Amino acid sequence: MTKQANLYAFPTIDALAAALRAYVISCQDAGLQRHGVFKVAVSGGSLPKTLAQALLAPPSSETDVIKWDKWEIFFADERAVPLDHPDSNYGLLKAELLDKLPEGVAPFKVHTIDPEALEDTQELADRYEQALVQSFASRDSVKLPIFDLLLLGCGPDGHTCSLFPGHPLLRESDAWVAPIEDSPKPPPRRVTLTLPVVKHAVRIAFVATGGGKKEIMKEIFEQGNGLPCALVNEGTGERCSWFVDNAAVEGVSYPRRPFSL
Ligand SMILES: O=C(O)[C@H](O)[C@@H](O)[C@H](O)[C@H](O)COP(=O)(O)O
Repeated sequence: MTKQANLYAFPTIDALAAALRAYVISCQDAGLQRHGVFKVAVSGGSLPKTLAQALLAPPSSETDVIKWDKWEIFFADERAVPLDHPDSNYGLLKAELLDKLPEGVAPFKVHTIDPEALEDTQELADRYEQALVQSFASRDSVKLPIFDLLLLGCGPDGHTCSLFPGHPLLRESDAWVAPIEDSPKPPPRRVTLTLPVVKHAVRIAFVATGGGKKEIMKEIFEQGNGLPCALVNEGTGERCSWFVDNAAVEGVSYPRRPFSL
């Protein structure tokens, strides 16, 4: 039987953040061993805040080290707005995390969307895909980019990235990055990594907290129902880990695992 996604549930966000930090560092160290860099993509929503809590914490040991100069940060999805707009996922990550890094510390590269192409979401997606091509080698030589880690959120309807339930974009099998003009969650115009790219990552971590998530968590883990989050679970098995608080999985019958690396 294929191994299933790991569900790690914590009593508090503090406990979740500590485990998330250890997990991200282990993905970083594996990425550095593999190819000398750490390529990670992050979502918007509540994720940047929890991630910042995890990553800005003081190190607890000599191996608990974030090597920012080796990080290449991408966006799992981004809204078609200027980088300084309140809806920008880059802007959110910057405000929550990047601006709070100690002086002199910075990721090697943060890949934002190209603000010159905001008027045309297809062009915006194509340019972001080109940025991936440049980082992950030529589109002809690699079928799909392999991120070391994707850090994703889960919407109350079961969406992840900007991949929404029942949307035709879920069937995209060629593009690495796709535009969406009719996102049910505002703002409507966005770009997103496609499902094949999400499923191809070395590791995928979802972060979902709060009682508002428990109904959708039940559906994702008990029925699946073709929800985007469930498609990621089913397509990635044990490469996929969920970091949740107890409130988000109250009443969900799916085995929790004690967190370990
Ligand atoms: O830009 C976005 O809209 C996000 O990337 C989106 O996919 C988000 O991660 C989920 O909607 C969960 O958001 P919450 O964590 O705020 O529930």
